[in-house]
Order: sequence, then C-alpha cells, then structure tokens
Amino acid sequence: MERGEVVLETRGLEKKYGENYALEPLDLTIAAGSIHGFLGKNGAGKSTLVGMIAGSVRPTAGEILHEGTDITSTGYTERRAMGIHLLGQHAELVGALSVAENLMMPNLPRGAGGLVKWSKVRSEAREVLERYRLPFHVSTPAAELSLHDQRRLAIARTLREGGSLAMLDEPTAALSRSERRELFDWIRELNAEGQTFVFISHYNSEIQEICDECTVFRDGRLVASGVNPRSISSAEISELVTGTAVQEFHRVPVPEAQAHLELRDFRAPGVGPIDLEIGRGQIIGFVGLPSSGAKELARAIGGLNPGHTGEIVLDGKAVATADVPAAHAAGIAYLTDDRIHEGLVKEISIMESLHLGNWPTSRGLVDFPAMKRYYTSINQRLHIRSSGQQQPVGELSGGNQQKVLIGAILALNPRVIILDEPTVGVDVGTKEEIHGLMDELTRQGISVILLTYDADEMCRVADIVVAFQDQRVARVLTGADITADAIIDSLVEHTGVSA
Ligand SMILES: Nc1ncnc2c1ncn2[C@@H]1O[C@H](COP(=O)(O)OP(=O)(O)OP(=O)(O)O)[C@@H](O)[C@H]1O
Repeated sequence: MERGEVVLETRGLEKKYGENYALEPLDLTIAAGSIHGFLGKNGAGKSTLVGMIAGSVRPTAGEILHEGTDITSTGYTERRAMGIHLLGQHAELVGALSVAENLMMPNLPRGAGGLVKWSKVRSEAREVLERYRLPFHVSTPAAELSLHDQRRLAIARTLREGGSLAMLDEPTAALSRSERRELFDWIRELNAEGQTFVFISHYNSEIQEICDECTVFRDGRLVASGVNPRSISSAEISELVTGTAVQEFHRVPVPEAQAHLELRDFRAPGVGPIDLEIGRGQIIGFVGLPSSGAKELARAIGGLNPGHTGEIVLDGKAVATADVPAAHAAGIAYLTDDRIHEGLVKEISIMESLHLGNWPTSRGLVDFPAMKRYYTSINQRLHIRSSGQQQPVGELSGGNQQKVLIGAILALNPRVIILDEPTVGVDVGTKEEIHGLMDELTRQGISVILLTYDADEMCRVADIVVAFQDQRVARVLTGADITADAIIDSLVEHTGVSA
C-alpha cells in the first residue's frame, strides 16, 4: 500500500454498554505509513476503539474497512493474520510459556507432519531479543520476568509481528527514559519501512515527538481530528484533551522536617543496609534502575518484600511490616504499580473496591452509608468515569481503575504512603489533581515515598530524591539540585547506563 492511502476506515462505528456510549458513532481514517495518535481523557473511549479495530471488542453498530475490505465481522485471529496488531495496556503474555514461545506464538515454525521445530523457535526468538536488545533467556517462563520486562517483551512481540497496522495502547507506561528512547527508535525504523502505527499516550511530549497526526476523544466523542501535534503547544494539547486549561501543579518544597519514618540498618532481599530518615509531611523520591534497590526498599517498607532485618521506626516507635496487613496496621500503605495482579479485584464494585479488606462498620455491621459517603468524596475529587458506584472496577478504563486504587489506599488512613507510579495511565488533568492531592496529604502530616520513571513529575513534587545503585543509597538530591538531568546523571555516573 502506498504511503498516504487509507489503510483503515471506520463508518458510524459505535460501542454501547447498556444504554451508555463508550464511543459514539465515529467516522475515522488512518493513512498508511502514518503514526496516528489517539488522545483523550480517562474513559474517553481510546482502548474501546483500538479493541474494536483489533477485533477484541464487538461494535454495537457501524463498519470497519481495512485496505478497502469490510472486516467488521472478521474475527480477532484473522485480523492478526491480516496484519492488524494491538498491544493492549496489559502485557498479555502467557506466564507459563517461555520467552521464546511468547515471542513466536501463534505462528511457531513447524516441520514435516506439523511438528514444532523448537530449535528454530529458539533461534528466531534469540534474533528478536538481540534486535530489540532484550537480555532475556529464551527458555525463561514469562511469569518469571518482572512486570517491567514483561512489558518490554510484549512490545518486542507486537513490533516483530509488524503487518499493516500496529496499535500500541500506552506502550511507554512505566518504561525508563532510555527504554522510551529505544522504543521510539524502533517505531521510527519500522515506520521508515512503511509500517503504520496507532499510538496512545497521556504524555503530550511523546505525542509531539512521535506522531504525525492525532485524533482527540472526550467522553466517548471525537472532539478533534487531523491535528498535527507539532503545530500546537503542549498546553494546547492538554486543553484539547480535557476541555479546559490545565494548570501544572508545582509544590512548594519542604526541605526539612521533623523525623517521621526512620530506617536503621535496614536490609531486605535485594537491598541494604540502609539508614534513612524521612521527615513528616515530606515527599521523598526513590529513583534507580531495575534491581538497584529503590523498588525493593519501597516494597519492603510496604510489607510486600518480606524477610527484612533492622528497624523501621515510625513516630519514634519501632513498627513491624512483615507483610501487607502488618504494614497497614502500622499506618503504612503501598500503592502498587501492578493494579491487575496486586491491586484490584475486577468483579467487585467501585464502592467495595475503595474499602477492600477494610470495610467500615457500625455496631458490628458493614456501614454502607459511610462507604457511599467515601465514594462520593473520592469521586468529587478524582472524577471516576463510570455508570455509578456499583459498576465493577474491571469495566472501568485503565486510568479510572487507577483513581479507585488511590482512593482505596487513602481509605486506610495511612501515616505514610508509598506511591509506585501513581500517575501511570491517568490523563493530563487528573495527573495534576493527583499531584495536588499528594501535596494536601503532606500538609496533614502524611509522608510520601514516590517512585516514578517520569523525571519531570519527580522534579515537580519531590522534596528530596534518593538515588539507588547496587542495592544501596548512591546519592541524595535536594533543593535546586533536583533536576531531570541530575536524576538521570546520578544513575549514569554510577552505572554507565542511561536512565
Ligand atoms: N465491559 C464494560 N462494561 C461497561 N462499560 C465499559 C466496559 N468496558 C469499558 N467500558 C466503559 O467504556 C468507556 C471507555 O473506556 P476506554 O477503556 O475505552 O477508555 P480510555 O479512553 O481507553 O481510557 P484510559 O485513558 O483511562 O485508558 C469507559 O467509561 C468504561 O467504563
């Protein structure tokens, strides 16, 4: 197909759940050889649209044409064979299967009699791993890779499959800067060879860097199309997405504060010894490459990385965080970056999810009015897009699930909160609301430990940044020294690897 010809077209394509539109009737074209961005607030309908194009979500009405052929009733597998691929928001790997099998499925090379040629599976997989510079062993089961590495493997698989249209739904979520850079290099390389992409991201800078054209959705409706993201400013993109001007939140730093959380000769699997003090009402950032100790320490404090020695002292008293319930009892709550496996139970309603394991009671009975009041207050604050408090969280969009998870952490009334990638998957407006909320919590005396791969976010909200390397604290940044470059340099200096 020639560059510029229509590779995909939708006519009156719509999706309703019950009476509610996830996506109103939509006419859209995607040009061959383009990198087409889909932008929009949480719950705007972006994932629904790519799901309908890929064949994993059934439209309520309308048509989808691929290279001029109506594929509306064509199944998901057939669409893959036609070259339509979707990398969804979750890794979508088969945990029990090896890296090689995950990469080569469903088209495993076969010999006479249909027998799988395993040596070929492994050698072809090795080539893909080499091409995408992924240091995995082909025989390792995917489940043994970290969430982060599973994501990289899933990206490599989608890009390897190529075809006429590759759709990437928030592919950079929780990737480090260097991995983003690599991903963009791969995308550009493949695009130069003619590959068409749909790219979904909540980062305006990424949209401006990689997309030729974009379409903007709001609350299930197309609000702008044919937008060249490089011809407008980032603030203008934010305004298109949210419908209002978005004010960036900048925290007034709290450089010093009375000790609140202290770690003394603290050691946990993959980290230590650590001696560290966190002041009351401070936001302290932990940065580090995978296995540096940053995440390991945060998880150990939150009770997710058992087997630690040494002391955690909170408000002058030693506390136990041997597991998550113990950490909660001590007043320490951890917001996971893995909401699918560690966060939410998909079948449970929003209202119940906000109190998972911690239902308010009155005279020994579940206090439903209190649960309802809490739902209302969180909803006023974070604007969860849903059909109501009873909707199962599994039916919410990714960003709205994240809002529920944040609400669930706050319902624990913690004294210390550990936020692991709190704004991944949330739209530009909500991101600023979450930053404002963090600031407000610290003014109430709550201390925050923040992990984020977004250096800009770290600079805007952290009072102190602790850089980890080789399982120890390598550097502490404060005040004007907290800059994106300094954060990246502090990793590069010690490792020679760019962050
Ligand atoms: N199975 C379902 N049942 C009911 N409603 C659903 C279901 N799946 C999605 N929705 C609704 O469809 C709407 C669009 O969701 P979608 O996931 O497409 O949003 P999105 O633009 O991708 O958002 P995000 O940026 O948060 O990922 C949301 O309001 C969501 O709650």
